[in-house]
Amino acid sequence: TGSSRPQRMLKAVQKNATKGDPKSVISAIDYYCRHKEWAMNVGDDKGLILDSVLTEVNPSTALELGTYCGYSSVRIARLLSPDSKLITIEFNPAFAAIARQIIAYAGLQDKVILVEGASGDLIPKMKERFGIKSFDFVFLDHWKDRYVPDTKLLEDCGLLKKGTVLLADNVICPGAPEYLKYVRNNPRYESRYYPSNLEYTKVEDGLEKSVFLE
Ligand SMILES: O=C(NCCCCc1cc2ccncc2s1)c1cc(-c2ccc(F)cc2)cc(O)c1O
Ligand SMILES: [Mg+2]
Repeated sequence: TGSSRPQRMLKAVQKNATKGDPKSVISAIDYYCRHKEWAMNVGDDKGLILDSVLTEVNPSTALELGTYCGYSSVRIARLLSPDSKLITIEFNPAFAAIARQIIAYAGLQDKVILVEGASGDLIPKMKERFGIKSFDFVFLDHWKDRYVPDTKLLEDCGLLKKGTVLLADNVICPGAPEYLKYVRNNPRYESRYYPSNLEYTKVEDGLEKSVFLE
C-alpha cells in the first residue's frame, strides 16, 4: 500500500530540513503543507501567536493535547528553557510514530515526553506517572468536543494553578463553541481571542487564550 500523509510529511522533513535545527523542521513542514499537501498542523500564522504566548509564559511544564505529527510539539519545545518539559498526548499510534521521528529530527527528544492514549484516561495519571504538580501551559488541539471535558478534568485533578495559561486551537474552524462558552462565561478564567486563519488557508480561525485565576 501507499504512504500516508504523515509519512510523506516526515519524508519532506528528512529531505528539506537540517537535523537538529527545529526552525528548519518547522519551515519544511509549512512549505510542504502550503504547497504540496494540506495537513492539520497549527501552521505558521497561528504558530506565531503560539510562539508569542509561549515566550510570555515561559512554562516549566507544558501539556499538549493532540500531537498529530509533532509540528506544534517542535514549535513549543524549541522555546522551552533548559530544564522545562513538554508532555504531549496523541491518541493515534500511527501519528505518534511519525511525531516521535519528527521531534527527534529536530533534536528535541530530551524535552518532549510523547504519551500514546486518550486524554481522558491519561490526564488523571499525570501526577503519579510524571510527577507533575501542575501545568504552567496547556495547548488544546485534539478532538474539539474534548476541550470542555478535559479542561474540567484538569481542574478536578488539581493540574491547573493560579496563572496557568490554556491556549486552544481551532475555536472557529472546525470550531469549539461549547469551549468558548465555558471559558468566556466562567469567573475562574480570563479569556482573550486571537484572530487568525486556518492553517495554510484564508479561512477564518483563531486561538483562545484563557488564564486560570484560582
Ligand atoms: O481535528 C483536528 N484535530 C484533532 C485530531 C484528533 C487527534 C486526537 C488527539 C487526541 C489525544 C488524546 N485524546 C484524544 C485525541 S483525538 C483538527 C482539524 C482541523 C480541520 C480544519 C478544517 C477542515 F476542513 C478539516 C480539519 C484543523 C485543525 O487544526 C485540527 O486540530
Ligand atoms: Mg488544530
